[in-house]
Amino acid sequence: MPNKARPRREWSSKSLIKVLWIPHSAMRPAEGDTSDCILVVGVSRPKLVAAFLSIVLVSLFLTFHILYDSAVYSIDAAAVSIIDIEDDSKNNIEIDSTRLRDMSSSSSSLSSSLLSVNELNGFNGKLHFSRTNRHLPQAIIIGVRKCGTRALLEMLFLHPQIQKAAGEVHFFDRDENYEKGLEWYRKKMPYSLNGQITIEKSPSYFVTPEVPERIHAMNASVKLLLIVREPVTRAISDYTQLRTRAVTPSTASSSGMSTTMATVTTIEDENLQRPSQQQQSGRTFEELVLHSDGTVNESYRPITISLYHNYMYRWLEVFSRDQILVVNGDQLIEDPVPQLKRIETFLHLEPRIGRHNFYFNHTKGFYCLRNDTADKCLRESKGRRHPRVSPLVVAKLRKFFNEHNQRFYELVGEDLGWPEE
Ligand SMILES: Nc1ncnc2c1ncn2[C@@H]1O[C@H](COP(=O)(O)OS(=O)(=O)O)[C@@H](OP(=O)(O)O)[C@H]1O
Repeated sequence: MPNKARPRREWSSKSLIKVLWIPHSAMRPAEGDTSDCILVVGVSRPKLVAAFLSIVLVSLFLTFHILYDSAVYSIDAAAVSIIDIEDDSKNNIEIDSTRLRDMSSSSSSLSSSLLSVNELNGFNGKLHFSRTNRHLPQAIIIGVRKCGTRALLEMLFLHPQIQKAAGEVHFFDRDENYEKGLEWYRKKMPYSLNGQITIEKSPSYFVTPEVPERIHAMNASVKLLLIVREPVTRAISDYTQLRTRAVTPSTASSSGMSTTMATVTTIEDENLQRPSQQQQSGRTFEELVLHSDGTVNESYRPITISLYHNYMYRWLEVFSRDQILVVNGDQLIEDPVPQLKRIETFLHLEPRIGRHNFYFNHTKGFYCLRNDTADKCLRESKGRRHPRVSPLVVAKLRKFFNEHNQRFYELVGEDLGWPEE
């Protein structure tokens, strides 16, 4: 190294690395034999200043970003807390921490967007979310009314990758809601994490003519769940609800869940329907379903809705068959797990729901739900005692429905095995 390099100042002469200020003019490459040279890395003072400033700027940017992110998440969390409180007043819960904890420990595909367990535990019932948002539903329970739509939704909600909308949204079947646009609909959805599936249920979608096209316009690849029940039992269930409604003033409580974990009651708008004049007059099921000449009264709503094929063909004109899963509502009552396993496969969910999630409640006569923290049963308005219906009328109705059921089986390509008389 040429000794023209005169040091102006030495900062750390005792350390391994020496910092010397050398005039730029003294710097020149070594020539010839370089065996006794030392390596000198020269950085000009302006470059040093530029490097220093860059480091300061990057640090400032990162600090700002972290602060901004935590501020946004806190606002999100506050919003969700407010929503939870509002929904609680309607007795609904959108997200619970157990569900988030479950998810964070289970699904690798979700882990990137999840908050840590510690973050969750750090709150006394208040949730802080990382990367949650409201999404349009990727799956919809489209009906049928009184076939177990609520039970199905609550059971699916046991799955950590499912989020459910509170109540019934009635976006596609009510013009006044549909006119409010998709953004209104999206805001009715719960907060969900990336990788979770949002589901809503509105049983009247199935019977409303405009709905298939409207849902298709929102998402042509949406998955649809149609839960059906033996048509005569469904008609009796419908009648029972309308009759209960007729004798109970409009303040009557609704359906949902009775639970030790949290109240998950939702007002099923269907329950708030004004019963028809016919119904209010307190006539029996037999009187309502049969004309005086003994023929079946097809225009009596509980009968009309049980004619599934009359609605199903419209859905199949718009959606491909493999987008619609027909769930057997009678089997969901008898033994929910096999039906739920079919749905997990249909929705490409990890198999998570099992027998451990249910226990049979002998008082209620139905399965109730169980998760890590609590047990919960559907409310009294689900699983009502049906009136005794004359076996002759039941047999007559079954015979009447037989032909219609065959048409439904043909449309869906499945035989649901409903009794023929
Ligand atoms: N586990 C469990 N607990 C209680 N009830 C259960 C359950 N699984 C299915 N069901 C059946 O759900 C029927 C109500 O159906 P929906 O929820 O679709 O009714 S509604 O259209 O939303 O009003 C309801 O009909 P009814 O028995 O006539 O009350 C139940 O039979």
